[in-house]
Amino acid sequence: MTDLVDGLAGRLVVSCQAYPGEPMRDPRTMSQVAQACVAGGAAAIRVQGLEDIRATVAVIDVPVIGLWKDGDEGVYITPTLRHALACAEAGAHIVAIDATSRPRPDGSTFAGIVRGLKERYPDVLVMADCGSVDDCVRAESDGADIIGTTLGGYTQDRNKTVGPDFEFAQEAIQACTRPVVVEGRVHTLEHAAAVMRLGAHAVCVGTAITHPSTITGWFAAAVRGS
Ligand SMILES: CC(=O)N[C@H](C=O)[C@@H](O)[C@H](O)[C@H](O)COP(=O)(O)O
Repeated sequence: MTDLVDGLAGRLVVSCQAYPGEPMRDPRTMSQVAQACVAGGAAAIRVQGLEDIRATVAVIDVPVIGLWKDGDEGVYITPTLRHALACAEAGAHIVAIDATSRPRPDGSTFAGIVRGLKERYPDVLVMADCGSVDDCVRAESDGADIIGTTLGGYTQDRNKTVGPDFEFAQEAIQACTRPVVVEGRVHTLEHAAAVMRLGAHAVCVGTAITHPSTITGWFAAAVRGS
């Protein structure tokens, strides 16, 4: 399984997610987007929801990072062991889990979820979705295989930067011995290259590749001259 992490070194991960009520929120559609991203060179695909995980695992031959978003505030990315086990059961090779110390709906902890998941699925890896350097350091000692900067700017710990939080990325990379995947508001080719130069293991891009409404909005605003 270390091979799986090694295989992401210096590579692009693409997050394929459509949000509630959006036209592309359909597992088949997301799996097709994932296929297109793999054809373009994505080394792994990150997908949300059990149906999307199943549909995507069935059609691509690169690792799938699965998560289950439940709700939209507090801890909502794979918040409990039940959610994590379901992602693994659906076929995720890596399960992404909120690794903040915020309270979880069932009172559990990140460490407990990692332990429970690895007991049942020893080959499944854990990506720790972190919002601060403290989260990253704690997640490592709690057994995370990959550290993600996913939640930087989405918790109380850090302001939301325009574009990636380079400072967080740099500090996380310095503080961690596990591989750090920089994720969150990587919107341009320059952003992606810059985070790799900081020493990221890989970069994960979502919106700028797979969310056409947002990308269209960027262009529409540019065309309007705003
Ligand atoms: C904070 C949160 O819930 N992030 C989610 C995590 O799975 C997704 O909504 C993001 O799209 C993903 O992290 C990729 O980031 P970006 O779309 O900025 O490239």
